[in-house]
Parts: sequence; C-alpha cells; structure tokens
Amino acid sequence: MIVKTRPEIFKEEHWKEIIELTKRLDERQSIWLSGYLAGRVDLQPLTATTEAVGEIVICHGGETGNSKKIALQAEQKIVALGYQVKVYDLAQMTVRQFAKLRQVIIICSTHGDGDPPEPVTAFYNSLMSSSLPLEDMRYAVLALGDSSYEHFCVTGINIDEKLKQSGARSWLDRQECDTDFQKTADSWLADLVSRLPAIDSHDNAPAVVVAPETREIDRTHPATVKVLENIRLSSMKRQDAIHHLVFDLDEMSLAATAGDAVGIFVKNPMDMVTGLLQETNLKAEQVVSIDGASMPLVDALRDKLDITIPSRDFGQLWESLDTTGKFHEAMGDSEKSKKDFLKSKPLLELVKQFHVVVNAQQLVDVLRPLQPRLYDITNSLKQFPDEIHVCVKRYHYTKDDNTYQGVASNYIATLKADDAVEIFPHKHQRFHLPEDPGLPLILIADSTGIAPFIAFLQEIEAGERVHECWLIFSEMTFEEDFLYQAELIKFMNAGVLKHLHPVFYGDESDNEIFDNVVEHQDQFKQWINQGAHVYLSGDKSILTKAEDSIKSWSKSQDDVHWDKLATEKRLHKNLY
Ligand SMILES: Cc1cc2nc3c(=O)[nH]c(=O)nc-3n(C[C@H](O)[C@H](O)[C@H](O)COP(=O)(O)O)c2cc1C
Repeated sequence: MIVKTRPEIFKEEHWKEIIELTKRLDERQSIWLSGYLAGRVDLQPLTATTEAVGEIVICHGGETGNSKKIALQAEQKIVALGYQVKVYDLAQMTVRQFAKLRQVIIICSTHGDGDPPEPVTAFYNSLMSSSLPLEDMRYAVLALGDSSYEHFCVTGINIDEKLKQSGARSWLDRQECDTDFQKTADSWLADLVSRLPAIDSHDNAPAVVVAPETREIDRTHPATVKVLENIRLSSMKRQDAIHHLVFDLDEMSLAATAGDAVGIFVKNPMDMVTGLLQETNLKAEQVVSIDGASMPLVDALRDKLDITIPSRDFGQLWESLDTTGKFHEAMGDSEKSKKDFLKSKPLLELVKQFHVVVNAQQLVDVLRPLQPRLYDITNSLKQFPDEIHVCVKRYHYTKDDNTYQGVASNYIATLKADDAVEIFPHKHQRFHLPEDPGLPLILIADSTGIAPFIAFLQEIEAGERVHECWLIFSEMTFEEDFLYQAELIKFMNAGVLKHLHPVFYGDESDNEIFDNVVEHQDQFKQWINQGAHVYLSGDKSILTKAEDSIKSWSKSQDDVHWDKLATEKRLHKNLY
C-alpha cells in the first residue's frame, strides 16, 4: 500500500524525498528497508514525551456486560497500537490495589436508582470514603447509563470527581454514554488513544512502576510491613475475639503460596515490662547486651526477651539469689518438681512473690529470646499480591484462678492502622493445594482454622484451578461467630465453593463436624472415591475428635476408605 497523502509528522521536503526514494526501490529492497527502519526504531526509541507509557490498565464495572464489552474493545485497540494492557473487573479490586495504578481507563455503568453496579458496590463505597492520594495516576472515565433515569451516569461521574479530588489527572474529559453507547464510546476511545503517552520501545519489557524488593525475606531478615486494616470478625462479647489483619507488602515479594504461614515478631505488653522493672528495682535505661548488641533494658524486655515463661536458667538464678531459701523450698529438689513449679506461674508472678537483688545483665541472660509467632496466611497472593492477611484469635489462659492474656495474639489483635511489624514467610510442608488442579477438596475447619481455606478459595477464584470445594466450618454461634460469612457467600455465588456446611455448636450443642459428614455421607463417599483431598485445620482437640469419629465410622462402611487418604497423601492437617 502506498500512502499518498503526507502524514503530519513529515515536512513537505522530507515527504517528497521519501516518495522519490521509495519509487526507485524494487520489492526486495522495500522489504529490507522496512525491516531496517523498524530495527532503527527499536535501537533508538521514540521519546516524544517525557512520560514513559508503562502499562495501561482498563477497569470495567457493570451488571449486564456493556462496560466489559467496551473494555475488551478498548483493550484490542490499545494493544494493537503496541501498548501493554491489563483488563480488570472493578468488582475484584480493592481500592488499595486501584490506588497503585498509574495509567487507568475506567468504564463503569450506573444501576438501580443512581447506584453503582451491584458487584462494584464494595469497591465504589470504599473508593468514595478513601483518602488515598492519587497524584501519580493518569486516567480517563467512560460512564455508561440511560438518560431516562433521573441520575444519569452518576456512578461514572462520581468516580471521575473523586479521582480528580484525590489528585489524579485525566487525559481527556469524562464521556457519558446513553443506551446507544457504541458510537459515542468509539469516538471517545479514538480521542483517548491519541492522548496516550507515546510508546517507548522499552515498554515492551514488563512494566514495573517501582522495583520490587529483591532481597530474600526470611526469619533472620524479616520484612517491615505496615498494618492497613484490623477488623474484628467475631462478637464484641467474646473474650477471645477474632481479628482479621491486613499488612501492606508495598511491592516486596514474599515467597509464600496458599497454605503457608507468616512469622510475626511480637512485643511484650508495656505494663508487664514496667511491672518487671518495678519488682526487680531495675532502671529502664540501663544498658544490657544481647548477642553482642547493646540496648536499654526496657527495649530488651519489650522487644527481645520472653518475660512470660520462666526458664530453667531463671529458676537456677533465682534459687541462687534468694537468700531466704524460700524459692528453693517452693521448687523442691527433683528435676520434675522444679519443672512443674516453673510451669505453674508466669514469670512476673514469681518475681513478685520472691524478691531478690538481681542486676540487669544477670536478668536478661536467663530470659529466652522472644519467639516470632506463626499465623496462617488468609489471602491468596495471586489475588492480593501486595498484601498479607492473617486471622488471629485473642488467647487467654488461667493459672491459679487468675486469667492472663496471651502475649502474641493480644499484641497482634491490638495493632492499629499504620503500625509497623516485622514478618517473614514460613512454608507449611504438607498443607498446599494438590498438584492436580481438578480434584475435589473437602475442607474442614474449626474457628480460625478457616484462614488457609480462604486463601485456597481465593487462589481457585483467581483461575487455573477448577477444584470442587466443600467447606465444613465449626464455630460457636451463627449470629456472632460466622467468620468470613460475606466472603463465603461470594464464593458460593461464584461457584468456587460448592457446598458450605457451618456447624454452630453454641446454637445446637449436639451438632458436631462428624454429624455433618454422616448427614451428607453419600456425597462424602463419592468425593473421597473420586480422589478428593481432605484438609483439617484449626483446634487440635476438636478436629482430632472429628477425625477419629469419621475414621471409626468409615470402618463400618464398605464403600469408603479413610485410611487410604493418608497413604495416598490426600489427608492434610494443620492443627494447633
Ligand atoms: C435495573 C437498571 C437500573 C438502571 N439504573 C440506571 C440509573 O439510575 N442511571 C443511569 O444512568 N442508568 C441506569 N441504568 C442503565 C445502565 O447503566 C445501562 O444499561 C448500561 O449500559 C449498563 O451497562 P453494564 O452492562 O455495564 O452494567 C439502569 C439499568 C438497569 C437494567
């Protein structure tokens, strides 16, 4: 094809020279020259604008498919021009993910009576109430609607206004489309593509806005992450309240897959630290040394040392320092009595009861290091690559009629947005999704044991896997303890979860996990015989009891072989 009219980018005299030259070329020479010129462009990228094009993300939100249809048309058109494009459904996005985008096209309709499309409601509401700055975002909004409605295109209008208020800059004015949207959308898109930044050949490499942290994150080199959210999932009345926390990975990458855990470094509560300083008459600022590092005693007691469980070394030291002999008397002479005595009370209680003169270094030398605690990751990194979610139950225990709070769970459950914590990934050896992406899964959880199953279900929702999933979940009451109820219903509606059988033993004390299996035994047997993998996660005593009951029941059945599950590595346990 010969282009006859002069493209705007050429001056008149250059255009004449090109035409003259190309007239003299034969077919082979023309082909060679076109390749040569293309190669030159590769070597010397056009940098007509200072803004690198990066990746363009098209987000659509709708109910009846129109927005998605235009989004896919836009994708085709923009990809054909050589840009890198990703298409996302706003219903699957969080505002935090959205806020990280740099170049975004939003195509969104209005429904109800001026409402956002139903699947987009959560995203829309959280965007409208968000205060995230969007100064680095360039965008364009196409709003779909129907002018016979009072609130024409109001969702797209509000999104556009909100982005503007948050500092984002639009490439061109918002376009509102009526029911005959195609023509308007086409011309808006044509206008939009002419305003996109020029393509730089470097953009053929995968676009990364900020280089992800590449160093290995492990227990000795943990990542410092910020808390984005801390949501209480269970009832207010419950002493062992359950919290869902979201940590921001902020472009770091954690080597973890669904089923893995994170280790979290925790701190001792300050009232325990000051109690210990007072009872030992030691000064907070006194410098001590731990593994060669010097620090004030107060920091060592809060961040580095276990001040809950009295160690054997602590027992020996207190015995030697207690001039009254009462500590020795209380511990007894045998190894066993000493062990039992040290286990019987928290360290602070012993220090209160047996006052001794101790120096700061002596004290820290007999305290064990404060261990990080492991929590199952509750999200799939495929769906939320920039976040780590955990589900934490506040733990308390009783000794000598006194109730004490568990240090780690209470520390984590009281973290606030923006607090920083150190985390690292921890592999669970035998608690991952099966290699075969099509086998059915029977997921049995008690309470927070549901955490890795949410990650599994998100992983399946993210694509590539087609497991049929059945979740049996036990908790106290339907009203107050149905953890992740909204998410589970969403998984049911999306077909990710095929069966959901909650067991609320607080509502019906005679209802147990095992009863549920027997009630649906035909289905259970069929799935097991089809090669299902069975996962048990959560409270050790509840799930061991459930497993024992299923095991002995299966022995009385000819057509189900529970024992084979273990030998075929189809039984996975995560019990604590
Ligand atoms: C039940 C219903 C309610 C609607 N309400 C509104 C409205 O309040 N305002 C508006 O501008 N358009 C409204 N619309 C029109 C849609 O926004 C329009 O059909 C659009 O093209 C749908 O795009 P979607 O398939 O991406 O959702 C409504 C459509 C339906 C079916």
